[in-house]
Amino acid sequence: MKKIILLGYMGCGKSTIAQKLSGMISVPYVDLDEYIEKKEKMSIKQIFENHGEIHFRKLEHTYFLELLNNPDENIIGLGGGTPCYANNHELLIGDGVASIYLKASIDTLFNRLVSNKSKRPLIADKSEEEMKEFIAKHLFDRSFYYNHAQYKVNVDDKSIEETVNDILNLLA
Ligand SMILES: Nc1ncnc2c1ncn2[C@@H]1O[C@H](COP(=O)(O)OP(=O)(O)O)[C@@H](O)[C@H]1O
Ligand SMILES: O=C(O)C1=C[C@@H](OP(=O)(O)O)[C@@H](O)[C@H](O)C1
Ligand SMILES: [Mg+2]
Repeated sequence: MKKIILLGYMGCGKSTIAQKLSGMISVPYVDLDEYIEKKEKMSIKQIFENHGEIHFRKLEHTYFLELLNNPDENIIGLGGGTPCYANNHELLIGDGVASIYLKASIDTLFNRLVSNKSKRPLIADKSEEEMKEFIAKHLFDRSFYYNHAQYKVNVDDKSIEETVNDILNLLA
């Protein structure tokens, strides 16, 4: 498999799992957010603040295509919104691509994001109460796109190792 793509809502574990899976199967990983930050020499937060979300979505699409068109074998951890803009969901299916939706409940996402929101512009300024409501609505809107993935792995109550094992089993 040339490209293993991990997708799902903010906090589902895309970046963490991509890195761990990479170590397990000795396939390099690229985190799309980190790739954008390196290419643009700016943090995601700065891109949102200085240029706005629409500009970020354009960059996200351009760099996602760039990674897909690179012939190397790798694991790509997307940003939470990547499949939901610019018809990126259509790129989740194709020759040499395995796309995996890391599916998490609202409670799991909330618990992981509550202490981890400062680098995520969409939730950085929200109170705990606002966040729960936001995640619930936003996840509902985005699920349509996430469900275009070829595979789905439930991550609730699983350790990083358990999720990686589930991925290895479905790719075997
Ligand atoms: N079982 C787990 N699997 C993945 N991430 C976990 C798990 N338990 C806690 N986390 C934490 O959840 C947070 C969000 O993970 P991250 O990989 O940044 O998600 P994403 O890239 O999908 O937004 C991280 O701080 C990570 O350490
Ligand atoms: O869900 C989103 O729209 C976003 C998710 C973030 O990535 P993570 O899902 O890795 O937090 C990052 O791309 C940006 O803050 C926007
Ligand atoms: Mg991430």
